[in-house]
Amino acid sequence: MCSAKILKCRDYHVFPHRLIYWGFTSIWFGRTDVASVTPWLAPIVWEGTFDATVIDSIYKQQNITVATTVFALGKYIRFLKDFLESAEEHYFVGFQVHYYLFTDQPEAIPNVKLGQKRYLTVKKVPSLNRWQDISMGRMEMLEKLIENELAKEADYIFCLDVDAKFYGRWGVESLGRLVGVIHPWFFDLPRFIFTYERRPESQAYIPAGQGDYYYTAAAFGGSLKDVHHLTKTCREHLNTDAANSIEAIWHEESHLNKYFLYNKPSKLLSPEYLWRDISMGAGQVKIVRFSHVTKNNAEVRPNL
Ligand SMILES: CC(=O)N[C@H]1[C@@H](OP(=O)(O)OP(=O)(O)OC[C@H]2O[C@@H](n3ccc(=O)[nH]c3=O)[C@H](O)[C@@H]2O)O[C@H](CO)[C@H](O)[C@@H]1O
Ligand SMILES: [Mn+2]
Repeated sequence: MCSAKILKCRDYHVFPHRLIYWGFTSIWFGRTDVASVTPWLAPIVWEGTFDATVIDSIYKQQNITVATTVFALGKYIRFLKDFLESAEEHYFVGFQVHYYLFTDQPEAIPNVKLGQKRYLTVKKVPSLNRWQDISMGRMEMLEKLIENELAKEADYIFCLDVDAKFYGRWGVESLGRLVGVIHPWFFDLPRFIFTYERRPESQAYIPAGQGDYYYTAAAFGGSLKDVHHLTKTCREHLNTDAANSIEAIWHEESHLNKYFLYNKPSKLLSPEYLWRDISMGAGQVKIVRFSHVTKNNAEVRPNL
C-alpha cells in the first residue's frame, strides 16, 4: 500500500481546500458570492480574498505603527475593558499599535495588560450633554491629534467606536491610503435605501441616484495625511451645518459618506470588520472580526 496515497486521500477529506490551494494558488483567492473590487478598482476585503501569512510577511519587513483612537466618555467607559482585551487578542497582533484613548475619566480606565510593542496614551477631554455632539466632536479631536502629535509617531491610523469587540483577526490586510468600512446594515441593499443626508441645505447632502456604498463611521482609517484631510473636511462641514442650524441625519456618519463619495477610499473593508451583533449571522460573512455589542441606548447615553 502506498502511504503517500493514503496521506493524500486523508488530506483531501479533512482539508479539501488545501488540495485546491496546492494546485491553483491564484484561483483559490477570491470570492464568487460577493464583490471583492469596487468600480474604481479598490479591493474590498473579505475572508478568502487574501493570504494572512503572505500579507503579514510583507508588512513585517516594514517597521509600521498603527495609531488607534477610541473615545470613552460618560457611561461608555464600561465598554473599554472588552474593547482593549479583545483588541490585544485579535487586532494587529505582532505589530506596533499605539492606542489613543479619549475619556473624561482617566481614573476609571481598566487595567488591561498590553502586549509587546503596544502602547496606550490617555487624553483627558470633557464630556458633553448630547451623545450626538460626542460622536461628531471626534472629527475635530482626531484632526488635532494627527496635526499635533502623530506625524513622527505612526504610519497609519484607525478610528474605532468603543461599543464594539474583536472576535477574529483584524490585521495588515486592512491597511491602505484611505480605508472605509461598509456599514453592516446596508451591504446587501440597493442604493436608494441608503440613509444619506437628503436635504440640500446640509453639507452632507447626497442627491438621489448618487453614492457608491453606505459606510459606517464606527471604523475608518488610512494614512495620516489622508485621514487628516478627511477629519478636517468633515469638521469644517459639521461647523458650517451648525452655523446654519442643521444637523445631518446620521451626524458625522453622513459627512463621512459625503467625503467618501468625492474622495474614493483606496480600500474597502467588508462588514466582517464591523458587524451588527455577534449573534446575527449572514451568509456572506464567514468570519466576524469586530462587532458592535448590544447596548441599551437609553441607559448609556446622556440624552435620547
Ligand atoms: C454602526 C454605526 O454606524 N455606528 C454609528 C452610529 O451609531 P452608534 O449607536 O454606534 O453610536 P454610539 O452610541 O456608539 O456613539 C459613537 C461613539 O461615540 C462615543 N460616545 C458616544 C456617546 C457617549 O455618551 N460616550 C461616548 O464615548 C463612543 O466612542 C461611541 O462608540 O451613529 C453614530 C453617529 O450618528 C456614529 O456615526 C457611529 O459610529
Ligand atoms: Mn457605536
